Amino acid sequence: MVPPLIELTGATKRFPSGSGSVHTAVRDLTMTVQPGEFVAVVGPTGCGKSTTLSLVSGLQPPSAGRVQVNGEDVKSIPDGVGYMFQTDAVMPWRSVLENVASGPRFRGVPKAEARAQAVDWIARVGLAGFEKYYPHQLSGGMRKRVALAQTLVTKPKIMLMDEPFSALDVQTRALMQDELLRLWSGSGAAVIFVTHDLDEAIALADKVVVLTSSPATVKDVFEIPLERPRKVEELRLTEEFRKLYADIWESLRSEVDKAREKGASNVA
Ligand SMILES: Nc1ncnc2c1ncn2[C@@H]1O[C@H](COP(=O)(O)OP(=O)(O)OP(=O)(O)O)[C@@H](O)[C@H]1O
Repeated sequence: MVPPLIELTGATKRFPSGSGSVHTAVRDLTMTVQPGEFVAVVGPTGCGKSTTLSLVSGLQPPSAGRVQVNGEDVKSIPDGVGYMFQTDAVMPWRSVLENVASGPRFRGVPKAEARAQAVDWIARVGLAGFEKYYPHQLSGGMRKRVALAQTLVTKPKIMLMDEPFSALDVQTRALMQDELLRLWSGSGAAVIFVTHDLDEAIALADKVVVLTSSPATVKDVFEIPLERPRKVEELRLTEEFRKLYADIWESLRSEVDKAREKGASNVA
């Protein structure tokens, strides 16, 4: 069996809270991601999804347990990791071309080569002709395409995606989900994709990890045996999809209810 590319074993993350006490954001979390696997992580609001990603990215060290990438403990940002967040990491003062070329440039690729790679990826995400545009001249969906090109141009082995499409309207979002699947399918990259949206998780992933309400730990892991290539909007209408949705929602719903109850008692 292929060893996992990413492995969290009993990972726990505690933060000092304002009152001098300690807040546990992630508790005893164990999960694996294989090379090239697309894993979606769902859980109630505020349960610890982003914190889980920050453990894998090396932005936060675990307070207990183990986080490994490529069989080694994560001590700093591992090589070959690309990120995409809800808010764009697109630099407003740089053109599309400069934005996409900046990753390779930062990694020491000579200027002409970095620009050639950027031109290639700008075309692959469907933005050929927009190289000289600035982010404010683009729609939200186009900016997401720039962000995708920015991430993919560095040929990451791991893509960490934190609700990257949640700010988009429904139609643009479906388009971007298809685009992501198309581009990912040739990349061989492993993906951890955090989302609130169970539809999105099932449509994209090989495996959906359901986290508990705060502090997050793994409640269930569901395999998604839907064929690829997938067209997300057509897929959603299939019986197989609805059945998976019903099963996973059954697991997620009680955690969402618990989170709501806790939220209500915090407000009360
Ligand atoms: N750097 C930090 N310092 C202190 N507390 C933090 C820090 N980062 C996260 N937390 C706390 O950890 C908990 C989990 O936060 P996290 O952002 O991981 O949840 P989430 O599931 O991604 O949230 P959402 O669903 O709103 O995106 C929250 O209570 C949050 O306030």
